[in-house]
Amino acid sequence: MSHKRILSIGECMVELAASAPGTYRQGFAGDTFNTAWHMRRVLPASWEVAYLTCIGTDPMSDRMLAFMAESGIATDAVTQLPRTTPGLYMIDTDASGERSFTYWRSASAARHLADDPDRLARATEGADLVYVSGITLAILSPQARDTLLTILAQVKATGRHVAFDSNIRPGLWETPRIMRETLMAAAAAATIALPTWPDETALCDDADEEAVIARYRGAGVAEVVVKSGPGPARIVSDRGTWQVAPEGRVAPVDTTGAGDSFNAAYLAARLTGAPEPEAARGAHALAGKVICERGALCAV
Ligand SMILES: O=C(O)C(=O)C[C@H](O)[C@H](O)CO
Repeated sequence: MSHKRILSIGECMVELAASAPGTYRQGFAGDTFNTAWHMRRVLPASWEVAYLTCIGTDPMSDRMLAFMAESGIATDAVTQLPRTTPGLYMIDTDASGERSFTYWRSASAARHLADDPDRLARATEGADLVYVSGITLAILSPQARDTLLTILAQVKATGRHVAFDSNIRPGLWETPRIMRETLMAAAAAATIALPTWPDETALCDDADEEAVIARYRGAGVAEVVVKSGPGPARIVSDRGTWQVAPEGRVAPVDTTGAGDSFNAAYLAARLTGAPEPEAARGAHALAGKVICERGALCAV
């Protein structure tokens, strides 16, 4: 199997996941990082999985960088910026395992990840697939958003993949209109979109999953996968239409990272030649394991 490079772009934060009342386990996580981390674990070793972000030069940033490298993720596109620190988020879960987040990320180093167009262009040059999320775009300045969107469009125009999860976080955006316009501009630059129902209703008044698919396909996305928690994933590509339900039901302890790990397994399977429904079955299986553990990553 030939060597390929995957480049995921976004923010990795310090994660605090509640393990008992008042006790938190510290890890490192962030949606695009979670996908890269899980992809690294499921892809052949000959494939490179790289992460592009900015972190600080503080001890926590050093530990984050070491964690990435120990996990087998290529860190050549991680820049350490003096006088900045990483973002932090805390996970709380309810009795059904549904998670909620509190963030301290408004001045995180990652907000500068797309400030330098040359750096972005160099890092994406050799990538067979570039992965970004709505969170990646939400944390950037308007100018940096344009830089990133231009580069994603170039990746698509040169016949390579851009995978995009809108991962909607209304609180990170200036206005609902800016959120909608930016996310649909990212969709137009994508070859594979992995949105989540019903989260998409915060973006557009889509009546159902079919409407979400139609909107992304209308924006020019060839392969659209709509995740729906424990419900069936709906997939439409130029090869067909499928609905794939998870096999069996699990009782989640923490739903953090379900969508990110689904994306990782789905993309890894598709890139290594699996057809869409098989990729979705593997994706459900990995997400099902992740939600049985606390935190976004699950070393299974
Ligand atoms: O919400 C975010 O910005 C995060 O990246 C935190 C979590 O790791 C992520 O949302 C899980 O999908």
